[in-house]
Amino acid sequence: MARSDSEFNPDLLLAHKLPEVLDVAIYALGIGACGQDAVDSDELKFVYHENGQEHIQVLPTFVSLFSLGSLTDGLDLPGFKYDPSLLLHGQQYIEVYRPLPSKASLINKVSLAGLQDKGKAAILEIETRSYEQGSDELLCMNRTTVFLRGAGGFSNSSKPFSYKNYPSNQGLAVKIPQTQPSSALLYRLSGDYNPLHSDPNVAKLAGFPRPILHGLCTLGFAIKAIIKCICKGDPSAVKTISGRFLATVFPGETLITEMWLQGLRVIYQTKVKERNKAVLSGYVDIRGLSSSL
Ligand SMILES: CCCCCCCCCCCCC/C=C/C(=O)SCCNC(=O)CCNC(=O)[C@H](O)C(C)(C)COP(=O)(O)OP(=O)(O)OC[C@H]1O[C@@H](n2cnc3c(N)ncnc32)[C@H](O)[C@@H]1OP(=O)(O)O
Repeated sequence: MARSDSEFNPDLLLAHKLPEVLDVAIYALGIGACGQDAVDSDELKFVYHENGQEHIQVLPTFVSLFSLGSLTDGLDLPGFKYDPSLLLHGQQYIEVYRPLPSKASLINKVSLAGLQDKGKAAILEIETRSYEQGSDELLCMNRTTVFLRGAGGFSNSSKPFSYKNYPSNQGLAVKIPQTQPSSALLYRLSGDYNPLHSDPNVAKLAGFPRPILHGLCTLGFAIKAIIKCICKGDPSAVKTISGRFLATVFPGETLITEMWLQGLRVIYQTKVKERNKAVLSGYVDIRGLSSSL
């Protein structure tokens, strides 16, 4: 794809509105919680205050929404020009350090964790460290990789530019989680209003036949399946999540997540059933396999 020299599109930029308050129940519905069964005993706790349960429980992938706050500011990075309509979410890495509160005000500290020139694309990695307001204890960390098609080829020497400030090692058939044709329209209410996921014309400009599903929505479906099948429904068992988006998903497609337990690491792969295509792969580190797991 040819490198685009177009300036930023103010309409697209302004479309990236972020709500000040993120809602854990709207998020859970957006990744299909109770989507097949409104009284699913494993999932109701994520969308509703059950009898005897003091608070709604928080899915670990909810913290991926904290990285979106960087998007509006990140689009205006000095020394970096690219076509935002060609941006794709490449990977997501999440570490959860403490139990997630069902209500909190957060402070996010954002930094650049990596930049690589892949010739046809540039890869940018943004790290977001989140703290509860008034606390200096880290709650969670997100490392978001964005794949900027057409923005590579900026290296001066013969060796492609490559910078990373973190170690490189971070990088079973189950019940079928199914997305709905409206999944992206519901998921966007959790704060990612990029029209690539809702507007057929914007999707065509970006090279897709129709709007595509948010990568973090696919990730949410996959990790929810792992929590259900391996963690016996306990979201706090999840310590680390890593995922690479291999191919695009269209809302309404059926996601099948296969998983393999290796010690305390769950290796997983998510496929679109209709096209038999792998769309996401990665691993989840869990805290332990105690009797409650
Ligand atoms: C300035 C910006 C600031 C941003 C601030 C960040 C804030 C947070 C932003 C969060 C993102 C919000 C926007 C969300 C958008 C979406 O959700 S888009 C939907 C989800 N994503 C997808 O659907 C992408 C699916 N994947 C693909 O379509 C393809 O994998 C690809 C990404 C287009 C790459 O395929 P291809 O061009 O064929 O690459 P290859 O030839 O295989 O590999 C080239 C090199 O790139 C490396 N690579 C490949 N895939 C990825 C990947 N997913 N992530 C990271 N790196 C990838 C690959 O290893 C190759 O490298 P080398 O091996 O070194 O050559």
